[in-house]
Amino acid sequence: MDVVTAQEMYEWDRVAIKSTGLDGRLLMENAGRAVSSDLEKKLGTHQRVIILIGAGNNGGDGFVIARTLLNRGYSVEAWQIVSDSKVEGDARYHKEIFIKSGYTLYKLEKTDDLSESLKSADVIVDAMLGIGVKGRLREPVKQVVELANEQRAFRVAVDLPTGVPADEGIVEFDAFKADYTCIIAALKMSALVEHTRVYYGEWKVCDIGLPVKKLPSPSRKVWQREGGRRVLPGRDPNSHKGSHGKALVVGGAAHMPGSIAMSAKAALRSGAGLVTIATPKSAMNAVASYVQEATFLPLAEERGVIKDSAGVDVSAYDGVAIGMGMGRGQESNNLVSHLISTVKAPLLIDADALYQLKNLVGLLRSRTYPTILTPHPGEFAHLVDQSISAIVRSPFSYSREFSKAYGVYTVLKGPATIITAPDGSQFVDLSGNAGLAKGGSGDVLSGILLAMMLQSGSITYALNNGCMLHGLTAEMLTKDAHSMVDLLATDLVEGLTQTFRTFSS
Ligand SMILES: NC(=O)C1=CN([C@@H]2O[C@H](COP(=O)(O)OP(=O)(O)OC[C@H]3O[C@@H](n4cnc5c(N)ncnc54)[C@H](O)[C@@H]3O)[C@@H](O)[C@H]2O)[C@@H](O)CC1
Ligand SMILES: Nc1ncnc2c1ncn2[C@@H]1O[C@H](COP(=O)(O)OP(=O)(O)O)[C@@H](O)[C@H]1O
Ligand SMILES: [K+]
Repeated sequence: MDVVTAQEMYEWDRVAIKSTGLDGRLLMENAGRAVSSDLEKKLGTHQRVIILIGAGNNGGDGFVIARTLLNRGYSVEAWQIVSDSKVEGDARYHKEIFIKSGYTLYKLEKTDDLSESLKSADVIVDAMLGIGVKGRLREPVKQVVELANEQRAFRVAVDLPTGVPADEGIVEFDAFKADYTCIIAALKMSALVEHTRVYYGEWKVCDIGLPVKKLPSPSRKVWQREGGRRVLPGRDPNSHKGSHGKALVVGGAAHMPGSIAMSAKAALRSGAGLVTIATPKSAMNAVASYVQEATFLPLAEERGVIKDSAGVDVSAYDGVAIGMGMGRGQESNNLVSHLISTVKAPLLIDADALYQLKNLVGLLRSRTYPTILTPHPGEFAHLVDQSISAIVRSPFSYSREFSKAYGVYTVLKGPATIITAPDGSQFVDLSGNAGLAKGGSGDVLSGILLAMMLQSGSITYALNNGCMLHGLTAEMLTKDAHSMVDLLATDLVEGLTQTFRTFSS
């Protein structure tokens, strides 16, 4: 499933029409019909539906939806909220078909009349503005949106809720608050961005018959479960522990043994053949009691945290993860710099090592093996010297820019986790829920990602699937055994058993 900006969507439209001769009016008919069929699944036959129709092509979709639902016997009032002169082009064509089909078109003259009608509506369909919105809403749209938002009716948006920008980064807007959005042809970026996604409610993408082979790729997709399952690494019957990779996890401190222990165990549960834990000696006992299957590489320490460990030998491993529970002292900075320069295998940098990375970032370009960064927005903001809110508003562009500039994979975590490859291509993983919003979930994720990389030929697939397995485990556990309140990171580690049993079979 592609994720597009407004500009990319207009380009798709242009290419579709130019390359195949498809008529824009036919696409509008397809869009209106697809939305109508989807909407029918939610509509009772006696429910009163009000469709609010604007000036542009989104309004054109509204005319098709109104006609289609009326043809199918539903109780529908179609309201054109702008003056007649504003309805032009394809929208006007469909307006004429609507009227010639014998249906009544209500026009917004007095707001009170619309207000009365809205009060008795069960469903309000917003076909006022789509991807063409520019700036804050102007009248009369603004007032109609306010009125619609006050009603108790179920609110459905066509393509995107009126007023919400299709792209990331825009924070000043007023918008229709949808319970459900039927998105046309391709997922718009704002449906995945924190400050805009709430306006969409639940959503679904409706196919309108665009010629998929001809459309330029935005190199930005949602990672789908079925596709993920197909590229999940299997277990060869003749394999031995060495075939599944030797992992090294580096981190931990006497006062923070949990993080590294959970990463290591998550890596083992996710199929790593051998896991070695490099941690200060004083943390070893606590870590070993949780992960009996791991071996240890004791690190020199001072007062429970890593001391000078720049000589540590990392040549024997197929993948390394560093940072979990490591602490932020200068000595660990030396260790991060040492690993960036010497690990000749995929290197995953998380948590405290990300903090250390800020003054080492220039070293990343010299790596010839894959480097993977797994920041949450706070860690990423620190790394790129931006505010957290700037990152959260524009996660796609910040992570694309960073990955391309430094030649790294960036896994920017959140409810929609964005995985960016060094060439800038992006996948979004939508699995998981707020049960994961608790300390330790990220440590488990690092372990899973490390193990997946050892077993997969493609770093991108490994990261996408690792994020998905992590999120699916939270979903599965909060369905059957836990609540989102009580779920712990250690539950995730154990829950991986069930995820692998059901998902990878
Ligand atoms: N392949 C496609 O992309 C298709 C797109 N279709 C629809 O077409 C829509 C895009 O159509 P348009 O480009 O006409 O854009 P819109 O329908 O979003 O509307 C643009 C109109 O809104 C007005 N407007 C913009 N900002 C405003 C503001 N802040 N306050 C008040 N009015 C404002 C403009 O003056 C213009 O008249 C999509 O969202 C989708 O619903 C469908 O018809 C089918 C095909
Ligand atoms: N509300 C949420 N919905 C879905 N996933 C979430 C949510 N909150 C957190 N997560 C996921 O949980 C993990 C948290 O990682 P992180 O913030 O690094 O935690 P920690 O460092 O405490 O272990 C990430 O994978 C993130 O995507
Ligand atoms: K809309």
